[in-house]
Amino acid sequence: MHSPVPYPVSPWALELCDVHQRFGKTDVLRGVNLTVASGERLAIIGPNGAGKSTLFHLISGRMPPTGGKIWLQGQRIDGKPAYEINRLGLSRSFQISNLFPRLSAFDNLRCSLLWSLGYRYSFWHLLSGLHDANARSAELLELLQLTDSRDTPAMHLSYAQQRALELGMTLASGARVILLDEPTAGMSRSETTHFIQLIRQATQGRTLLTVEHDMEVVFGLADKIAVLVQGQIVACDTPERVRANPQVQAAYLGTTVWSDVPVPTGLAQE
Ligand SMILES: Nc1ncnc2c1ncn2[C@@H]1O[C@H](COP(=O)(O)OP(=O)(O)OP(=O)(O)O)[C@@H](O)[C@H]1O
Repeated sequence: MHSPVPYPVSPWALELCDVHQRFGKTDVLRGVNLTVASGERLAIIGPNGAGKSTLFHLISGRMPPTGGKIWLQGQRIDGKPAYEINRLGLSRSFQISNLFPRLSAFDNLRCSLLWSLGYRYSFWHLLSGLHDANARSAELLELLQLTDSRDTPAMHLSYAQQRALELGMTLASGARVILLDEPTAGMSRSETTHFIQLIRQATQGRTLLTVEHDMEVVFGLADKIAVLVQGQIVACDTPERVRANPQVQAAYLGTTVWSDVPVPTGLAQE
C-alpha cells in the first residue's frame, strides 16, 4: 500500500510570479511578483492607471493573465474562471449594485450564504441548509453592526450600511482570502474611520488585499503596502518603510498623498 501523496502546502495565501497583462500593444502589467502571507493585510497602491484593478481582475479570475503564474493557497489559479477561484477560497467584494435592493439585509446575506454553501438547485437541500444559513447570517449581521437593520430592505439602508452589507456578502462564503476594491469609497471621514475598524474586526484571521487610494484606509488597515508603478511592484514592505522609500516618493512626486496622513503605527502594527 502506498502512502498518500502529500498535498502541496504553501506558506503563502497568494503568490504571483512574473505576471503579465497586455492589452493590444500595451503592457499594463510587466512582470508582477508578489507574495502575501496567510492572515496578512496588504494594500495595493499606485498612481492612476498603474494596473491595480487589472491585477485584481487577474487574481479573482475576471480575466486570465497573458503571462505568469498565480497560486492561491498552493493551488494554481491563473486562467481559472472566477467561480472556481471563489470555490478555492478567494472572495472579491461585491459592488453595491449586486445587492438585492428589495430584500432585507438578513435575506441578502442568507441568499449569499445559501449560494456559497451550494444550495442552489435542490429544494430539499435548501431547506436543510436554511438553519445553518440563518445562524450564520445573524452572526454576520452582528459582526457588521447591522442587527438593528436586519429587516430593512437593502435599498433603504444608508450608504455606509450598504457597503457593510456588501462586505458581509463577500465574507459569507467563508473564503480565507478577501479582495476589497476601495472599500470606503464615497464615505465621509467619520464613516471611513469607523468602517476601517469594522473591516479589521470582520476579516480577522483572514488574508486581506485592498486596492486603495485613501491613505487613511491604507495606514489604518494594512500590515504591508505594495506599490505598483507602471505595471511593476516597486516596493512591498511595512507602511513606515514604504513611506520612506525614495522610489515610492518619486512615483508620488508632486502629490501630497504621503505628507498629509500621519502614520497610525499603533493600528498598523496591532
Ligand atoms: N480591458 C482593457 N482594455 C484595454 N486597456 C485596458 C483595459 N483595462 C484596463 N486598461 C488600461 O490598463 C491601464 C491600467 O488600468 P487599471 O484600471 O488597472 O489601473 P488602476 O491602477 O486601477 O487605475 P485607477 O487607480 O485610476 O483605478 C490603463 O491605462 C487602462 O486604460
